[in-house]
Amino acid sequence: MNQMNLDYHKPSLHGELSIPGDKSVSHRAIMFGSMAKGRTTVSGFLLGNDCLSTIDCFRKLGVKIEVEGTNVVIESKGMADWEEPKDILDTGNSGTTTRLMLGILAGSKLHTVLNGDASIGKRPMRRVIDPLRLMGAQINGRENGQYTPLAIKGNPLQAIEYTMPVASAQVKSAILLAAMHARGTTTIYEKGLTRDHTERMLRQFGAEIIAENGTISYKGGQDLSPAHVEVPGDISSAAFFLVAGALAKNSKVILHNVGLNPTRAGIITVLQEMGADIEVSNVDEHAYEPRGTITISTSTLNGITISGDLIPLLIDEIPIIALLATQAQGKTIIRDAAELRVKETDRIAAVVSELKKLGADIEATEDGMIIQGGKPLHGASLQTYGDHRIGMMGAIAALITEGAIQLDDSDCIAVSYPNFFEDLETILQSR
Ligand SMILES: O=C(O)C1=C[C@@H](OP(=O)(O)O)[C@@H](O)[C@H](O)C1
Ligand SMILES: C=C(OP(=O)(O)O)C(=O)O
Repeated sequence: MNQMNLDYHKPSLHGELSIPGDKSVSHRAIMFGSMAKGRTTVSGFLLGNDCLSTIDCFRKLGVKIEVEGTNVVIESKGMADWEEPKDILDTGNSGTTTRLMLGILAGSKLHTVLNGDASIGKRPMRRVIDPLRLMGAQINGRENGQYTPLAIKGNPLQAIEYTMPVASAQVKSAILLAAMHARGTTTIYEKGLTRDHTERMLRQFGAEIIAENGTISYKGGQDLSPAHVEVPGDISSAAFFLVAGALAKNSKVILHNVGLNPTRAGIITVLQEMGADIEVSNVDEHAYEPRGTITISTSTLNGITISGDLIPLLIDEIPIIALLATQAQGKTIIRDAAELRVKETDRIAAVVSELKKLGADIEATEDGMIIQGGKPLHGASLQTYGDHRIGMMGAIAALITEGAIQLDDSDCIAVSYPNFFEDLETILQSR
């Protein structure tokens, strides 16, 4: 537990940052590189604790993974030659690792046990295990497989046709990863468009996948070819500095290497609709994951409604968007976001309780929150609930509060952004 006192005296922010690797893409690069026979190389890898948990799991399966700075080399004999691990696979705090590993391991030849930390132990797993069981997977765990620890007995799988009950890229990805080793063609009907990194990476590793208007089809039994993955910067990490740049006085911040995959870019739409001074430039559309530069300056903002199909495109950004909304003129309504209740913590309850401590006018609803903007915020002692995104929301709030903010535990931030405070220092120092 690392307590922090953040006393910034309302600074202005200036400078440029290169945003560290995307967490979702980094996980998948390790997974696909471990499944493909041969040598896969990754650059721009995120050294966040969640992605390190994924590396640790595959090393326990006998895959050779070398990390040097943000470059990773994976040498795999292919999934058929993975070793049965002697110990549990520890997924740490990572929902993505836990759920996607279930899809991969269900179709392996191995007996494995997955377990994570206390937060993982509360997150729902049946959403993944139900469709995997329909494919023939043998997975057991607490409350009939709802919670970790989960034991997986690898088994031959059958393709399914599946209509998703939730808009979740983790569920979709787990099914696709199982579909790779299933007999026949699996078809998934999405509930709403969700991040498509798995689909893009399947193509990057030489597989064929059809994805059109929320229907995804994948034929089992295709071999993967090893590849080189250049991980773009994580727009979910950039989001904290986008909001910082918009809210801090007399500021201009330039963020390079930001992933601009349209299934992740909802925060840009929100900033534009709220009237932010934001510009997207140098877009590399040809990269398999598009990326570019975002410039943001101090902005006058108006409240908006954020709901429906936009929600999955910015689901992890809602805590920091809530802080943004506290400084907009008028009301911001966030709805259709009940998924926030089953993240690292209940993010609706956590955001509302912590922003209230700073003096914000914010109320929780069942599936979102209502924020009456325009109230100045003051310092307070905040709880992170061990949730990286709540921790970073608190740290960015400290840039605009009258008085200091104390964070009870800043260690959790290393889950997705280990250099967060160094990067913040860079734009503070070049004032
Ligand atoms: O597939 C992924 O990499 C992720 C999907 C999202 O979760 P859900 O699929 O539960 O919405 C997101 O919140 C998480 O941070 C990463
Ligand atoms: C929800 C998140 O991640 P995960 O589901 O992988 O724990 C997140 O990074 O905000």
